Amino acid sequence: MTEPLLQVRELRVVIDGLHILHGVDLDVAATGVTALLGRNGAGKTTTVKAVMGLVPRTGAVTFDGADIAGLPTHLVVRRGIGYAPEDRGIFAGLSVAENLRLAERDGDPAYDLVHELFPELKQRHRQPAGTLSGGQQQMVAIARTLLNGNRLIIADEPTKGLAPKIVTEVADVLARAAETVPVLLVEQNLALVRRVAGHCAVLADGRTAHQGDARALLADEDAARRLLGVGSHRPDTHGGTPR
Ligand SMILES: Nc1ncnc2c1ncn2[C@@H]1O[C@H](COP(=O)(O)OP(=O)(O)OP(=O)(O)O)[C@@H](O)[C@H]1O
Repeated sequence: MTEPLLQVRELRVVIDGLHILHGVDLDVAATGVTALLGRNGAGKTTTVKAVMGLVPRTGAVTFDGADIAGLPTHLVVRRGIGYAPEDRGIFAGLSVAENLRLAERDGDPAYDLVHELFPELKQRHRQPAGTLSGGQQQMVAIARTLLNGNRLIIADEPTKGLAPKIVTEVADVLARAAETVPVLLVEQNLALVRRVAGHCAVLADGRTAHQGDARALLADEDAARRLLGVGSHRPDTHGGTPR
């Protein structure tokens, strides 16, 4: 990997006396999709929340060469990191256009980019977001992070709870977004990871267990089983305990 855009070293998180992260290292590539993998409870969501300053953390976090480890969330956001959380955070009763408008952060939102990547959102701008498919809702969640000139998008399990056909739609959404802005993707759907990710990091018990090329890892049956708890040959295999 050339110089990573986001570099995390020895990240530790303690919440209510519980040690949740014990030393996470993570390099996020400056282009394309980097996947953050690991079984249920490995610490993936906590890692991205720690990067965003949403939980107390120690360790080093460098974004585009600048130290952001001590910054409060609003300043991390202002540096240009957009976060699409696990539940998508869509306002179901508001239209697509209203959901996007609420995400505008400055005077020059990038609607041209959003509509170029996701023309469907323009066509459906009046539709209540709650009536969209899971894949279209994910499109709205990602579009919101693209509106504000972000330099990195973090998407936390965008395919969670979605049907296999919709997972394919989401893969397409992520691939399209990553052509413009690098993406850190927390994901358990290994078929999706194989399709879109370049670099990957695997967490186990709050630590980094592996970093490297995502496809090489998934092609290595023994390593995939050891690190992710699954064989990787089945196209729709999920890493981690089945939900
Ligand atoms: N606020 C909290 N208080 C107590 N324990 C927590 C808290 N947040 C996370 N944990 C615990 O820390 C561990 C890591 O959780 P985290 O959500 O980061 O894992 P994950 O890899 O994202 O898992 P999943 O794939 O299930 O979303 C889990 O055992 C979880 O129960």
